Amino acid sequence: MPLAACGQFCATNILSANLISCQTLLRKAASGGAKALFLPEASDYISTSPEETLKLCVPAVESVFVRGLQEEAKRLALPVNVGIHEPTLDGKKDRVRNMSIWIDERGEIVERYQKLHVFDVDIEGGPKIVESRTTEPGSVITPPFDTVVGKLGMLICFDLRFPEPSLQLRRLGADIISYPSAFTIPTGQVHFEILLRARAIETQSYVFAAAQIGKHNERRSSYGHTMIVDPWGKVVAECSRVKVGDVPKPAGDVEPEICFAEVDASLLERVRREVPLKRRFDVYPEV
Ligand SMILES: O=C(O)CNC(=O)[C@H](CS)NC(=O)CCC(=O)C(=O)O
Repeated sequence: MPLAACGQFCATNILSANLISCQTLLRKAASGGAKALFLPEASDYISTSPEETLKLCVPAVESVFVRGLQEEAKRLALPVNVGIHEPTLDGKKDRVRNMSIWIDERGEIVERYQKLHVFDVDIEGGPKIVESRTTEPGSVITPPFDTVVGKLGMLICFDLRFPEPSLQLRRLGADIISYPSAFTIPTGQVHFEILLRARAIETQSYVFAAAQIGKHNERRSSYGHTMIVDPWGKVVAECSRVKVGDVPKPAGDVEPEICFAEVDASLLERVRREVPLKRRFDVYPEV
């Protein structure tokens, strides 16, 4: 059974420092025997303002972060799924693409997914975040593809709240769905685990959610609670989280963390055989 790893850390607006945290996680994953590593959303940087989000965004080939990660993946022959920012394809510099990419064991970027749902919220006593100011929503689902740990479908963070794309990925053959994330603390504390387990149970698939944790800057903190959920809905691996009443640690005090789980093809087969989910598209619309 292949072993997979999910990493957790606290990104800031310093790409080279974020790279060092991720390189540490790659080495920990490889030395722990993982065949692939999953890293959080926006691992390249978390900015302090919308202007800075645009300013820090460069093509992957020019990104200190992405290139450094590709080199380390190649050196360790360890495939990596990671969330990054990329410029839009229209060449305008007014918005970015929030991406999840797959770097293979040769260090090549071979798959890409652009986040479909942008996070525009205004929560009482909590954050007001308008992702659409800086981020162009994607318009396609990337079909699941073969990896050393199983057939992988990619979504990102807030996409987790929408069951439709995960069901579509399952229908297209996914065995694993990954949600690189940077959930806010108030929403994460109440929603993150439930949503991840629901997606795993209803798709009867593994769910990998590598998440950011801690205080990125004065305006932004993340909940953490990186986890791997099996197709029965059980949390089989997890990292730390910001509990109710906790003060999030500043980035400099957050130790990168990692968790591991085996991907059991026989469990996928058994859950799907024992509990067949025959849909009633004669009664409700097919999604
Ligand atoms: O800002 C960046 O650079 C990267 N993007 C993110 O961190 C995004 C948009 S702000 N965060 C989420 O989607 C959190 C979702 C969430 O917390 C929820 O659904 O409750």
